[in-house]
Amino acid sequence: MELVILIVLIAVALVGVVGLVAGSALRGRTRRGPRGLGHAGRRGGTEPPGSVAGTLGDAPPVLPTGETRADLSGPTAVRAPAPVEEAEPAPAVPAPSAEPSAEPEIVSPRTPLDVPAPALGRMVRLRARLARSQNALGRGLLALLSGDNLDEETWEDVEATLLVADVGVAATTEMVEALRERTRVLGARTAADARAMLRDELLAQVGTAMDRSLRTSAPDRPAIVLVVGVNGTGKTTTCGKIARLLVADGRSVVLGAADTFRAAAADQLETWGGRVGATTVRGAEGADPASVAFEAVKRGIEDSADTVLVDTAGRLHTKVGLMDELTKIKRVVGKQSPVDEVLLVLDSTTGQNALVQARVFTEAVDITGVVLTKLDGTAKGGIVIAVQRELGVPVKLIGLGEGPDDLAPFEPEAFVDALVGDSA
Ligand SMILES: Nc1nc2c(ncn2[C@@H]2O[C@H](COP(=O)(O)OP(=O)(O)OP(=O)(O)O)[C@@H](O)[C@H]2O)c(=O)[nH]1
Repeated sequence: MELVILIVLIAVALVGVVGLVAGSALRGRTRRGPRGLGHAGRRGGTEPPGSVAGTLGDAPPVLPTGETRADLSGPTAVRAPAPVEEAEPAPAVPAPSAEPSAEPEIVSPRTPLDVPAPALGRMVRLRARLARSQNALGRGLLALLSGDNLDEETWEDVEATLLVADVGVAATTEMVEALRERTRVLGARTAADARAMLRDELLAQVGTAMDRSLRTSAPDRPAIVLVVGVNGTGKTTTCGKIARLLVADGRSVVLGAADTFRAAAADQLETWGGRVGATTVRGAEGADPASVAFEAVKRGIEDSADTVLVDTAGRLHTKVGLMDELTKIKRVVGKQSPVDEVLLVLDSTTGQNALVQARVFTEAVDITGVVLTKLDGTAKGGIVIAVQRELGVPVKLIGLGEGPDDLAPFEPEAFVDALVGDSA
């Protein structure tokens, strides 16, 4: 009897052990099952088993609420995160690539680069625009000079027309005297005579002998061009337009955004550069303009660029401040390379104000050329004559609009023809 009881007890114990083992095996299978599904679900079930993405998939799936399944599955499931989980949180959105990338960010290329029209091709269009905007001066003078009766009153009107066009007092006096003398000698005048006479005198004042070429190339190094001027005159725009002209001519350009006073100026310059493929060197807002200029020149030398164009701030806070800033830029740049060209940008619509600015800037830095912007919006083309007299440096470029190619080399004959109209 005792033997029977012993056998029954052993049998019960065996059944219990077998039951425990089987139960534990079953629990283990069900726990692994959902993890695999969750992973496959996150990745869309596309990864082959054993792929790199498959190992990353050990992270708990992310729910739309931002919670993970592990968060919801009770204390036991959360507290032992897999090492990969800590290193790399699971993406909420399926990654497009199975491979986690350690490569630097690749910025996709901009829209295709602009290919600006060569300078020559655009001159005809710009001349027409110049002629339109300057007609008040030319037509007014021609009407007066080709009239039958050139009396004192008419001469006063000629004088007033020249002054209103910002030719300046000294140049106006000279011109009126010369015109009076010629009409006295010539006697009878036709409209064609008047035009020819006016053309000659204007051309004499504008000057045909000055070297108006831009110094944008230098042997064995990049040419360095500083662009200075008061804010709002069109400095940054002019830098961009010059870059386009140069690129159209097959040159490589580096732009230096040394106008660190206004962050948008650097953005603006970068946009201009980006469109034609010129590199832009910029600093943080408020950075030292001289250091940005230095870096731009350094980059230009490293890249064997043809030209480095440096846009400066030129706030007229104080004359001393302006001088300090510009002389520092020139000095710092000069440690690496001579400065080949210093272009002063003046807004032709500001008339006498432009002359005041011109004076201040010439005291701060040696200007080698003038860019007169916004000649499209004014009949005050006489400022060309006044500025050249004031500074003794040539106008080299003129701005004739806001468009990217609305900058033209200044050609005295074309300019005067636009003023007086074609003789044909
Ligand atoms: N009509 C016309 N507008 C121009 C011309 N050149 C520049 N502008 C405009 O003048 C405005 C000022 O130009 P910017 O190049 O920003 O002037 P800036 O001197 O660099 O000014 P800051 O960056 O503030 O120092 C812009 O709206 C230009 O589009 C031009 O020849 N004709």
